[in-house]
Amino acid sequence: MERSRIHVAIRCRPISKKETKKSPWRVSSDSISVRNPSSSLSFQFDRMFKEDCETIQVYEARTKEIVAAAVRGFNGTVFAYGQTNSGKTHTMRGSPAEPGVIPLSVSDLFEITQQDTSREFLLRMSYLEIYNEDIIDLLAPEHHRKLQIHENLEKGIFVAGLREEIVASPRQVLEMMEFGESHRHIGATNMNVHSSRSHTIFRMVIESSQKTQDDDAVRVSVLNLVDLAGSERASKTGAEGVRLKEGSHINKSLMTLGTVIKKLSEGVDNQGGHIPYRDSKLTRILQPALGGNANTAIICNITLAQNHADETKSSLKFASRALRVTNCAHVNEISSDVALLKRKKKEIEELRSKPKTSHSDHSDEENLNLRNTLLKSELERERIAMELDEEKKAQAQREKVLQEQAKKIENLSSIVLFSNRDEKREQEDRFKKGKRRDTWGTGLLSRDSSTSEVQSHGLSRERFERETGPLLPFAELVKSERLCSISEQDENSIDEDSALPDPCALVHVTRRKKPSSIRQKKPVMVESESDIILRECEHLFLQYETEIITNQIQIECLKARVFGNVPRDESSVHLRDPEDIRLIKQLQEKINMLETEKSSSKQNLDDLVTVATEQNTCASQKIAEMLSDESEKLDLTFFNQRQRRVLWTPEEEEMLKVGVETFATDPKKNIPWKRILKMGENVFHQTRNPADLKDKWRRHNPSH
Ligand SMILES: Nc1ncnc2c1ncn2[C@@H]1O[C@H](COP(=O)(O)OP(=O)(O)OP(=O)(O)O)[C@@H](O)[C@H]1O
Repeated sequence: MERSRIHVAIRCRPISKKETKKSPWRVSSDSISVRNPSSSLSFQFDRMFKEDCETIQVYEARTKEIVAAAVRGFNGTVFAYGQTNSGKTHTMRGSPAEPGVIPLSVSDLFEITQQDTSREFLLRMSYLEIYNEDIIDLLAPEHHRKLQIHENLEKGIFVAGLREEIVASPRQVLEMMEFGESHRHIGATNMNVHSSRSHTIFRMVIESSQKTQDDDAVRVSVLNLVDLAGSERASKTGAEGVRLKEGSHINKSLMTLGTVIKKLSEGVDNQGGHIPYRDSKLTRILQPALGGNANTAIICNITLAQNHADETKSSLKFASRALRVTNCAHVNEISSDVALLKRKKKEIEELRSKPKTSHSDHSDEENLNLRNTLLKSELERERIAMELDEEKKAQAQREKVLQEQAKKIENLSSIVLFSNRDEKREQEDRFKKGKRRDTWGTGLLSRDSSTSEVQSHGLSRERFERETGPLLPFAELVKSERLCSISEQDENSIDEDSALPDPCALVHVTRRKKPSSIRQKKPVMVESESDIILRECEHLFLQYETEIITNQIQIECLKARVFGNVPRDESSVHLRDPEDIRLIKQLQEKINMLETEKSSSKQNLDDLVTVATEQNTCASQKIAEMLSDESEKLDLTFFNQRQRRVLWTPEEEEMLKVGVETFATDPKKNIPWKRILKMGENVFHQTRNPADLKDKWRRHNPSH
């Protein structure tokens, strides 16, 4: 294990003679300070590269060593840091006239591996960019998908589904890199016409194993060459709209990088062991390079121009903190099957053992293509497995929500029943007290009455529709914005229902089923029926939902079975497992059928609710009409009786006795209640009080 400090070099980009004259900075071989004698601002680094230096010098200062160590099995990371237009891309990528750190590293990498005859090597490359905090595969732009970072014991931190290309020559790498470059996000700002709008990570994975010995340990190391986007000030770059958004993402992730470096420079122990690597994709991917298992070098690009003195100062502060960060690099040797080289060794050996023909070059190319195809199919399989895994997790989550909903429905059902019982009791109490009589009438009632009911009960149409409207799924019920805007009166009713499992959901459900103002006048029977229908429908929907979920789970299981552990792409699956595919299709059709049934049931329920509401409305009106008719009629009867006689006949007295008793107990006993009622009503109209009514009756029946 090698304990080493992050190597930090500063590279100054060329500026005009006029700017040089005005520059506030003085530069020596390894330090930079402010010219002003009164200022003590001075920084010391591993190396300082003046404006006239060449990239090869910067490369040889440290990166060359890191590349050589990567071949020996040590991870390595080199990144260019600095404000926009300071020369990062020029340093890392360079130009045909002056190749950058990346082409120089690639060239060295192949040269060193070819010189080492004792080991065999397998090199692969990948190229990604982090644009607005999304990871994009520059070698597979056609996928248009955002990649995710994962971590496991075997592979450590890795970007799942990132295309890796096995490469056999520097030319091949540079071609692939050019391809990736053409998809990179670059835009013009006031400071740089070709400004990088994303961080790019060029990665080489180097696997090697001993050629001769039986030692099957494989060394796997990673070399990251990173071209960061530059920190920028919107006032200077003139960034607006998309550029501004990009700029803010760039600055945010660079700030996280700065924080990580600062915390590491202060010591991990001082941070309670917590370093915020996860705060940005950049720091998460570069985590091993920052205080971990890697040799790391930072090339900090600056400009000595006076008008950028503040930005330069801030870059120098970052670089000087990085100087205090130490890493622990060690050779990465593994004996598990994770190493591609190990898994492919047999295949490579087979290909090698083939007799060399005159077309040896051609067979080498074929060999490489074969390996690449295998690698691609493995990566694709890995990606699909990961996606399935995520889908399974989401499925489990959905199931959990469904179970919670089922519980809620159950609770609600029991509460609705309970509330019905309460209501019946209330009605009976009211009846006992004789405040009013409840009668209910059935029959065909006009649908048009709904409008008048809505108006007569002072309900707005919107609220009426909400309360009597179609059944919403529970997730929507709970989240429904409309619930959040319930009136104060509604809030009170929520309080009343606070003992329920989910007050919001309950308020909605109870309201939808039973509009409060209608409920007061609604006969018990009608209301209970509609409640039962609603409950049954809710249960029916739940059953449908559960069946759909079960089917989906079955599909997932089948998919997992189909893709299995053997690497193969989907097209081969179609060919090999038509039975499974047919089953999946059948299940899919069943799901569609259930969905259709569900929506038609929903429609039926809506219709039922509408009809029930209309019936309630009409029943209320009928009751009101009957009451007024009857009272008029009774008044007349009373008048006639007063005219004809003053005292009750014994028969009438007996009936009155029975009638009053009935009045005080159960209005629905099977007795000639119309007659009793007439007499009872007459007394009632005289006294307007049931207690008085009883007194009066007692006066007529002193023996009782
Ligand atoms: N050392 C150098 N020698 C010659 N030209 C340079 C040097 N450094 C930078 N330049 C030139 O300056 C311009 C800006 O450089 P470059 O694009 O590399 O900056 P950058 O830091 O990558 O900017 P951004 O962060 O906006 O992408 C380019 O035209 C580049 O050729």
